[in-house]
Amino acid sequence: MKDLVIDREEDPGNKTSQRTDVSTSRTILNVRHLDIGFGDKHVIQDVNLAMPTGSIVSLIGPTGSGKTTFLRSVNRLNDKVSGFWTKGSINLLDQEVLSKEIDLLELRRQVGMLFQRPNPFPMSIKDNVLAGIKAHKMAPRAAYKEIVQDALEKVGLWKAVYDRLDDSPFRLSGGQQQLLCLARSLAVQPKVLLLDEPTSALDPISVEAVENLFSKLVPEITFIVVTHSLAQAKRISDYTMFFFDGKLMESGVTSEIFENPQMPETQFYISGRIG
Ligand SMILES: Nc1ncnc2c1ncn2[C@@H]1O[C@H](COP(=O)(O)OP(=O)(O)OP(=O)(O)O)[C@@H](O)[C@H]1O
Repeated sequence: MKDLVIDREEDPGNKTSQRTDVSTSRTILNVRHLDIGFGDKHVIQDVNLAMPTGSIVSLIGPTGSGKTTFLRSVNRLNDKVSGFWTKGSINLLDQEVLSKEIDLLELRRQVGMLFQRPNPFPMSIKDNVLAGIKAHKMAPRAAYKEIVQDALEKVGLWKAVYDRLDDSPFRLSGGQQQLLCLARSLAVQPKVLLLDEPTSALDPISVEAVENLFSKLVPEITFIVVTHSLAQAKRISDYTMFFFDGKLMESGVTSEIFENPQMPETQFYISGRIG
């Protein structure tokens, strides 16, 4: 099998293994020597990775290994957390995310985020979908109706809500609320969606609906998904990155990570012995 090493030259001790193939595909996210901490706590250590455009990438690893901290750094959601500091580089869509000059509003339009628990805004279903469009002044009022329908159709929610667009979203089921949040993210045409355990609060049917949607939206959107479900990582992702104790321990094509893990920590984790 072709060796897909991108980083071993930077890790002569070979304590980690990165096999994500970036030689044949365009990279959307390039992270170099990333360190993150909160005060004295060093949470992410020297992470180097590259993610190919138009793929689904799962971030897996034991609790506390730094997956969420890493994910939130990609659209600068940690900025306001007390004691937060960072070093290194996160290059996304050819811009330096960690630069002081970056336009955070625009960054967050390009890089949407979906959380574990659906978080509809306290406004109507319709206004939820339009929230980003209005904030970014992306379309004239005359286009709103079409945008709402389009986004809700994309996530398969239109038929369920077309006659109650002015109602509160909080009467929708949990799965429907998550789909609504996805529709809100999609309306502003993001290039990347960051997903932090997006289906862990959903029933199996909703999980399937959301996962199917990810597959449909790729390759226009690149998905970076933190998941505790190894079955989900296997099912949906092209690439898998294994975090352990703040380090990116191993990464590569999903089938290779699961079938032929190189690092003992990865072997332990995927066989259910750490976690
Ligand atoms: N605001 C904070 N202040 C101090 N430490 C923090 C803060 N946020 C996270 N941490 C610490 O950073 C480490 C990584 O946490 P993080 O939530 O990124 O891990 P995770 O892999 O996503 O875990 P889980 O799978 O449980 O969600 C943990 O030790 C956590 O306690």
